[in-house]
Amino acid sequence: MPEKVHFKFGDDTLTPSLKAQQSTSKQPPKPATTGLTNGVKRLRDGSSKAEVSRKEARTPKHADVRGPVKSGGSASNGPPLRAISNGISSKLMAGNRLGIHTSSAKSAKNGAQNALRPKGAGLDKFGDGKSNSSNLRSVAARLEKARESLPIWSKRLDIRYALRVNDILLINGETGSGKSTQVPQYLYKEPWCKREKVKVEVGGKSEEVFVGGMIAITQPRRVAAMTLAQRVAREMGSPLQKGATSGEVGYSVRFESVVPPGTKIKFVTEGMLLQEMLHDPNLRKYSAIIVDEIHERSVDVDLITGFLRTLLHSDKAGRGGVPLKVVVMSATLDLGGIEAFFAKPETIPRYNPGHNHGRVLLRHLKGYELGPGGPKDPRRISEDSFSSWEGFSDDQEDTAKSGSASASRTTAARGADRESDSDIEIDYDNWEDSDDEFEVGKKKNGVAVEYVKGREYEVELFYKATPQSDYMQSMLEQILHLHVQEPLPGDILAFLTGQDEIETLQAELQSQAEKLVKTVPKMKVMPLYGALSAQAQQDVFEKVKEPFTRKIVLATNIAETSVTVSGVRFVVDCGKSKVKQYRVRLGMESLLAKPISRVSAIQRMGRAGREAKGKCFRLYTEDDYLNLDQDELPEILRCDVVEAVLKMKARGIEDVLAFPLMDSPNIPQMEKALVQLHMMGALDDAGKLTDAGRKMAQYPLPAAYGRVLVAAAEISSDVLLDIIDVISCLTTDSEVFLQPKSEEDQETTEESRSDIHGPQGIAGRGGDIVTLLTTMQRFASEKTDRAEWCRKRLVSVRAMKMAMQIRKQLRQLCVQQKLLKELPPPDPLPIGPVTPERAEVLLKAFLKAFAIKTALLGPDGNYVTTQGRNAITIHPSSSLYGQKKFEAIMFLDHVFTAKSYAKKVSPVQANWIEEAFES
Ligand SMILES: Nc1ncnc2c1ncn2[C@@H]1O[C@H](COP(=O)(O)OP(=O)(O)OP(=O)(O)O)[C@@H](O)[C@H]1O
Repeated sequence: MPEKVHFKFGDDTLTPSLKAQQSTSKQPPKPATTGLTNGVKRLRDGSSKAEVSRKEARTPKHADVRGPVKSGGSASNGPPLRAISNGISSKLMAGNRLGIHTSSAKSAKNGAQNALRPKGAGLDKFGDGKSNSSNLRSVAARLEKARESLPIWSKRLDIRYALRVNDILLINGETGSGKSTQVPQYLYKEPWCKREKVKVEVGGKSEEVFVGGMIAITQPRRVAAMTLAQRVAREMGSPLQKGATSGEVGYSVRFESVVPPGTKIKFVTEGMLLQEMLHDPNLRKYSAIIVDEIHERSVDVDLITGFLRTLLHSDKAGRGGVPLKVVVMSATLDLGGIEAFFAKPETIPRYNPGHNHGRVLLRHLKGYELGPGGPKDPRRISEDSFSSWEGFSDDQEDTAKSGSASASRTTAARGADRESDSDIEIDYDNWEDSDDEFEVGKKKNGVAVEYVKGREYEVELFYKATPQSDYMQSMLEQILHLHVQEPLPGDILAFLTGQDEIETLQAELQSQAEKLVKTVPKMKVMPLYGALSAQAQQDVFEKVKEPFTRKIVLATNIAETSVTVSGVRFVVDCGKSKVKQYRVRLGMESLLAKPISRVSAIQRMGRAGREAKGKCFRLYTEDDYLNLDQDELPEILRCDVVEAVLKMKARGIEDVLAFPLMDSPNIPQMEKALVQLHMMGALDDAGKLTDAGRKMAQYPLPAAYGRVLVAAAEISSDVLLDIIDVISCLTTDSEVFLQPKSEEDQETTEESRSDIHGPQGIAGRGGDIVTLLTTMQRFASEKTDRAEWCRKRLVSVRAMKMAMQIRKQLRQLCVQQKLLKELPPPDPLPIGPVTPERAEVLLKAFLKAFAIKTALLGPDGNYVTTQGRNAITIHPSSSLYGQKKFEAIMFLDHVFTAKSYAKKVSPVQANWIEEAFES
């Protein structure tokens, strides 16, 4: 069971100033953007392509500054990795040569914890505190030059033009070429990006509604949405603060929405947009949706593209006929499959429903192997990015060969031969009158494609000479080597697999930092992972203020795409990440550390060289890299699809098996999800969404938790409030209970947690569910020092703070949904121990959704799952670990490491499970 709350409700509404901008009549989109007079391409705003070219001539050409990516080190860059790997340990011990004292090695635990502590509440969105308009303008003016030097700058006319004559544009541009920050800025003033009043049919009646005026740009993660919004706001000289009375840029992520009146560009997480789509299937607020970093292929992005495709190919009656523009972008995905997906029916390339992944992959491999330098030539990685520039689907090639012009081929060739483009003469002044000219760039299949070649700064690439058995040790050595050898400025961004590894390495590095001699810069080690507070994440993106100090960021793949971490010039990539995987046989999801894909490796490399030349150190061999999978299996093919199916149903998709997905899970998996939703009462016997199902889909929760809420509401409001408390703790990003480090700590912790576990121990034998309930109740009632209360019990303050936010949100939603009559009185509320009777009621409510996640005690004293009959062991993190055995257990989570573990475990009775299955 994923523990994430995916979305936030109560998004911004249309704002007064936007209303003021509305035009009363619907303007049909102007077909022609540009024209050529005397060989000069001219935009309708009057700027000519020649002017742009002159400007470009003054700007350094990216091709001139870009150099080949090297696979080995050079003397001037310090010894190559192969040398480091052999010699660094002894060099570290030698101390003096690398500038490290070898005498004291104090634990850096305290330092690590300090670094994790959030600093103060409010975010200064501009870092430098500048927020008045003249300061904002001067910041924007300062950034103008940087914007003009981005590779994508020379493509801005093509991008605007492509979208004036087509509704869909795919952009493949290298990491750092400027896609995420620039494309929305090129588009928000386009004539089609206006708020319009139109007539639509609602329930047989004609109604006037507003459509358009804003561009949404999706990001896979909140940190990217927030930092990009801040960057774009700076570039546009627009304020981005809570309470700002106007602004052109906003963002909307879980628990935080900053969308000032007048917002034209809104960065959103994929989950947020999907939730908006449930309420507003026609996306009336928007003129365009930009789907960024599509290569990550989360379930949410796959659903979004499916809904967008349906909307694009519909008559748009729900938008009063106003087209929605869609831009899809990535640095590391061949866009052929996506072009096929969005292409108008009956055009080329043809969409093969639900089967794009393998096809795209095949084309990549082909492009790579046939490249000029061959598969081993590392320049292929930088110069051509990941895309096969000449790559087309087999369909298209066939078509081209058979004489029917392939529009994609034209566009791609145009992208690659950008400069020769300017020779085409088109009479712009007479553009609209000329049907022939109008056809230029207008794609028969409706999908325009642009390729942005080049990145601004070179990234040198280094591989290990031999495979590394211990990546943590390798990483430590590599970071220390870089820190000691490379002059400032130049921060380091290292990619690890997860929070535990990050905290371990952080402690190690901080311990080493104490041994550094004075001539070596100080180290500022900063973690970056999803469960960190927003403020702690934000701090990582700020420039280091301390003098003579190097920032070392230890990150999960949260920093892999979209983000620019200021100051970073060196990337160290361990080559692994933790991936959620659905194990069909077990019917459960597990989080496994696995080798990354080539796409991820390229994205990680792309985090260096964004502000200056950079270097990327891969802690694996070049052969290992070449043996990596080209890209990751889309999440929808490896995860439980229950939520996805529920979202489709809630959006009115009757036949989910026929819903247009780029890649469809296999039929048995979809059917299993349907059966599961039926068992939960979300679907009736005819497969239609029930009332309970509709409510479940409205909650920003995994479907099963939504079901538990609905079940609790049927019992009483008191039970519902208890269940909200538990679910709030279950859906934080990090664990509520921290693990004792030693046996001694274990004993002390047991003692200090006695109030949580209650007089009968383990929260009245209610297991983890009741333990979480008492934890939340006691935390919320704590009047003096909540942080101290947590510290004593080894409870995570960060997790509890987030749980309190979720609790507030869920309570409000329950009132909105009429599951609760009113909000309960503020804390502290009177609390008492949870009685066994109360525990039974709560556990039975959970069984409504989790009966399939139960296990019975076998005669040999081991638990065996009721579904699939697999052996399962209680995980050490559970309060039931090492306790007496019960006849049956229910578990909310599951992890597969050395063996199959049940997490979040509670004792239940076998007959309760039977009842739950029968009900
Ligand atoms: N927060 C920031 N601070 C400083 N510079 C930034 C920031 N965000 C972007 N930039 C600059 O703008 C450039 C383009 O960034 P942008 O995110 O638009 O590129 P991109 O093509 O979308 O890259 P990617 O595919 O890696 O997301 C970066 O290389 C960097 O130089």
